[in-house]
Amino acid sequence: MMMIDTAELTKTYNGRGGCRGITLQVPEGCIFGLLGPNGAGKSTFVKMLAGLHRPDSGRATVLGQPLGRPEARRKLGYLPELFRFQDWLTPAEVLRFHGQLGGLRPQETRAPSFRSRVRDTLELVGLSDAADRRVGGFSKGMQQRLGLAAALLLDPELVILDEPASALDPVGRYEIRSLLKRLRGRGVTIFLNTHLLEDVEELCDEAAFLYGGELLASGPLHKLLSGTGDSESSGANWRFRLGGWLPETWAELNGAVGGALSSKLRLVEADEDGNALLTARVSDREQAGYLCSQFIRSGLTLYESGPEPNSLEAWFLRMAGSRQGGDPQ
Ligand SMILES: Nc1ncnc2c1ncn2[C@@H]1O[C@H](COP(=O)(O)OP(=O)(O)OP(=O)(O)O)[C@@H](O)[C@H]1O
Repeated sequence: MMMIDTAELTKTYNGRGGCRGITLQVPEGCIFGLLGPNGAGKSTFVKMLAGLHRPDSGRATVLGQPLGRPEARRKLGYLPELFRFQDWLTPAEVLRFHGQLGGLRPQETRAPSFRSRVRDTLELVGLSDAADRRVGGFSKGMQQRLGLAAALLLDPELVILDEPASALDPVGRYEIRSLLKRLRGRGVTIFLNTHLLEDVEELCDEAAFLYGGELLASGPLHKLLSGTGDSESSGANWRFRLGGWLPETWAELNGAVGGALSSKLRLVEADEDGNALLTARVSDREQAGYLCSQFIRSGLTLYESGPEPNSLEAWFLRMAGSRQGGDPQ
């Protein structure tokens, strides 16, 4: 089953901003990363999924139910981007309150089984030692952990996390990454809106890229990075290490390769010993092979040729650059 399934989902603010025509699917049991620069429309999209914004148009199901249904809401954990807990409460009191917001009756939240669930959840997010302190004295990172605890309290099948690690230090981020992997291991689906590309690279099975309110690409992360996903900026960056390089080689090579392909070639570095590193954005392996044959025909020695190591940051910049009219190289 698709845990999230949207078709042409649109929400603007008096016709401006927001996001438009978003069609994407999130399969069960995966960690899905929503990426895009500031103002891309990510939070607007997430708020529609969580039932906080009503779409202007389009369709969507979450956990197989149309948006906003209480049946789905009960199985959904949500960590909003901006939240603040009442300063005078302890974490256990905050979670009790969230249990009631999640549909439990007050007496149910006083039962020993609920108390032990609260203890387990606080332990899960690393807040056991702070269980009896007032939230008002918490650091931003501790508040974020408590927000995560509130999202996980009622054993959700789907967790939507809007910037869950933005206030955490490196240790905290490592711990939360481990926690998210454990949750996926238990079959929980996680939808992650984050600017932390290394988290996406390490955690996510699938991703989507929003820009200016539109969806530019979505699919399995490895396919997006290799340029074989549903992406406007398809192709792959290829790298060539060459020997026998002379100052005049660059001009000769451009003449030999010719046309559009020569404009995709970049000379990254060349040293006095004749070693050179070139990159090119190629459409497929055959095009990379053609370039190799041209290097050899030009009298160069080909030491190494292959796709550049995948880099989510390079992909992110390329996607944003392609839309800004910049060079998608
Ligand atoms: N309540 C609002 N009223 C008017 N415009 C809004 C509102 N919320 C968001 N917008 C606009 O909609 C666009 C998308 O904003 P949104 O917060 O969804 O983007 P985002 O990708 O989550 O950004 P960020 O990464 O900075 O959090 C922006 O142009 C923003 O100014």
